[in-house]
Amino acid sequence: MRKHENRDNLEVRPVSITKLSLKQVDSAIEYRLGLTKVTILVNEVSTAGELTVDINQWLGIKASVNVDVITSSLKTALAEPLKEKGFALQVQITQVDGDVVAAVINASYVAIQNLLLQNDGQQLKPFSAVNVGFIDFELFVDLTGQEESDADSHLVIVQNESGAFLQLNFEKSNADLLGDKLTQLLGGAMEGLSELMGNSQKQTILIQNNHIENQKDVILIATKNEGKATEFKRLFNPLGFKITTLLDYPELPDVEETGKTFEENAKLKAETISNLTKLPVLADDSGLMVDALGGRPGIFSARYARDHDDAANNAKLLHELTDVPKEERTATFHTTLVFARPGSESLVADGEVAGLILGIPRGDNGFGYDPLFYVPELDKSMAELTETEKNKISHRGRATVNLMSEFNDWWEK
Ligand SMILES: O=c1nc[nH]c2c1ncn2[C@H]1C[C@H](O)[C@@H](COP(=O)(O)OP(=O)(O)OP(=O)(O)O)O1
Ligand SMILES: [Mg+2]
Repeated sequence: MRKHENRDNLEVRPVSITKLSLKQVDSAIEYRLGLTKVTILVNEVSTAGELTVDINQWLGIKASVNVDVITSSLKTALAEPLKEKGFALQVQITQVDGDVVAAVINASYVAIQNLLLQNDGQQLKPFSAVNVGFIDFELFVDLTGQEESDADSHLVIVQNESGAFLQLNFEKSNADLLGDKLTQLLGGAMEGLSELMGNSQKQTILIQNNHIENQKDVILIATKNEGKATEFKRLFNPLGFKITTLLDYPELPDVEETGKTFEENAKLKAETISNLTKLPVLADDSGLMVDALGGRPGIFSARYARDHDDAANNAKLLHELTDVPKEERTATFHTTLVFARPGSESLVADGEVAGLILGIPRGDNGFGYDPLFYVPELDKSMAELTETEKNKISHRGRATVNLMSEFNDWWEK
């Protein structure tokens, strides 16, 4: 499979939008926004109208779009009476190549979602379009208009996040697209589409949104773990920082923890989210290292028995240590923190706490392995400590102190 050669570059090509009007239509892309039916219709007009706009149009899969005009039209569209009936966003372009059609569709999604975020924060199910085809029996994803004219067959595919196809525009020239060829084409398209939905569009939405302003005293913590979030709030609020987490940004993608160390994983989380949001971002990668298990589960602590299933993970731990005597049940909780911000080298800090793995769980506080982690100096399990007590001695609390000791120098750099 070939991809468009310039797909990694932002290619700017002016596209005239001659007119943006709103009216009821029956076809093109349809989806529901609550009770509202939305249709995006892209069609060709022969003459340029009074409203001409340049779109920073993406031909490559990674690029941005300028959707101001679509957005201002939508503002009218979302006004009450129309909202009841549903509305169509009609974008008329002077040149209907597949790449332009795909770009307009993608831009429309961004525009609509932006507007909703600025209004009531409603989330729209993402959808994306991509232009795919065969040139001399070779599959091309993200065909340009030029490539398209050399193509034996091509089509614009629109898919939503759950995989439903919203549009497959077969034309006469595509009559030969059957069987294997069609399967291959859909496979190629889906790769491009998931990149668009997972990254490019979300990134565009975030960057264009006002709520991602660079606020110096807000720290975004790249975690979806509520237990960690509560601890970080208590740790950072007294220092004058407001804490937000990924739970406040449901539109951000999940970052896969593919690293081999706590540091690699924490960097992945912090730097990916910082690049996307342009905000300072702190990430925590942590885990439990049990000596009798050769340091396991370690970086795999969250997916030891079953992914993010604390009860199953604790049960597996107890099971694996069934015959291990008390004095050999030593363990360490570890946290690596990484603070990332655009344009600087990330700041890294570690923290650890030593303890013993209990034979039966104790206490209801905290999260994860806390009920099984006994802290000898306090003669309590982690889950028997209050939040403040835990933060004083925990791996996370210690890592935070280590981080803050270097934070000011790093921040002023
Ligand atoms: O203070 C703690 N008390 C008890 N258990 C803990 C603690 N700190 C980490 N742990 C456990 C929970 C999870 O099984 C794993 C962390 O995995 P880790 O990938 O860093 O966090 P996560 O996936 O829950 O959230 P996220 O990656 O979104 O920050 O170690
Ligand atoms: Mg994780």
